Amino acid sequence: MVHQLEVDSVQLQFGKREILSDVYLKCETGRITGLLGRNGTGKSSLMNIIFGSLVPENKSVRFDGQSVPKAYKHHELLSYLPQYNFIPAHLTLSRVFSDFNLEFGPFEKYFPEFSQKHVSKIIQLSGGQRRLVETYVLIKSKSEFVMLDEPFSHLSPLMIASVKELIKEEQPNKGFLITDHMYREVVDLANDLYVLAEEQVYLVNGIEDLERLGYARLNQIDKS
Ligand SMILES: Nc1ncnc2c1ncn2[C@@H]1O[C@H](COP(=O)(O)OP(=O)(O)OP(=O)(O)O)[C@@H](O)[C@H]1O
Repeated sequence: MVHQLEVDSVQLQFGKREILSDVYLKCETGRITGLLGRNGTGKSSLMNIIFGSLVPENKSVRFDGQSVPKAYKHHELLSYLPQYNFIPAHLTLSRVFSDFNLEFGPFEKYFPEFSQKHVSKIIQLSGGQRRLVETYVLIKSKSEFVMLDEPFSHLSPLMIASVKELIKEEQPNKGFLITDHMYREVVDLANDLYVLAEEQVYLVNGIEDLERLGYARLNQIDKS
C-alpha cells in the first residue's frame, strides 16, 4: 500500500518577513522527493514545520489524510535528519545502533573504515564520519517517511555514492524528502522534484526549470 505525506496551507513569517506562503508539497512511499532552493528560502523551516518542531501561523500536515501536527512524536511515521549534529557526542557507536534498533555488522560491512569502531564515541569521529552515522541510522530507521536535510554536504564522493545506494535500497519501503545544495545528487535520485522560490513551492517538470526558477545556472552537460 502506498502511503502519503502531504503538507499544505503553510504560512510562515519571522517578524515582518514572509518566508513561506501557501506552500503545498506531497511525498509518497516508494518515491524520492527532492526539495531545492537558494540559501534562506525556507527549506529547513519547511522540514521543521512538517516535523512539528516549528509552529507557523498556519499549516496542515497529513499522513494518509489524517492531520498529524506533532509528527516528531510518531517515529513510526517520520524521521528527520536536521542540518546540525543531533546524536550526543559522548555516546558510543554500539549504543547509537542499539538505540536505533540496528545492527552494527551491516554498517561495518558497507563502510569498512568503521571496522572495529563500535566502541568509539561519536566525538572521536571526523565531521564527515559523524554525519555519515547520523544519516545511516535515519535512512535505515523504521519510519514510513524520512526527511534528510543536507545529507551529502559533508561527505566525500565515495561516501555520497554509498549513501545514494542506501537510499535507493530503502526506497521500496519508505518515502524520502531530501534537500541538499549538491543538487545534481538530488536530481539524480529524485522521482519528484520541487523548488522553493519566492515563498512558494514549484513542481519541477524538467531540469531547465532549475534555471528558470533562479536556482542554478546549468551547463551543456546538465541539459544533455
Ligand atoms: N528562528 C528564526 N528567527 C528569525 N529568522 C529565521 C529563524 N529561522 C530561520 N530564519 C530565517 O528564515 C529564512 C529561511 O531559513 P531556512 O533555514 O529555513 O532556509 P534554508 O532554505 O534551509 O537555507 P539554507 O539552504 O541556507 O540552509 C532565512 O532567511 C533565515 O534567516
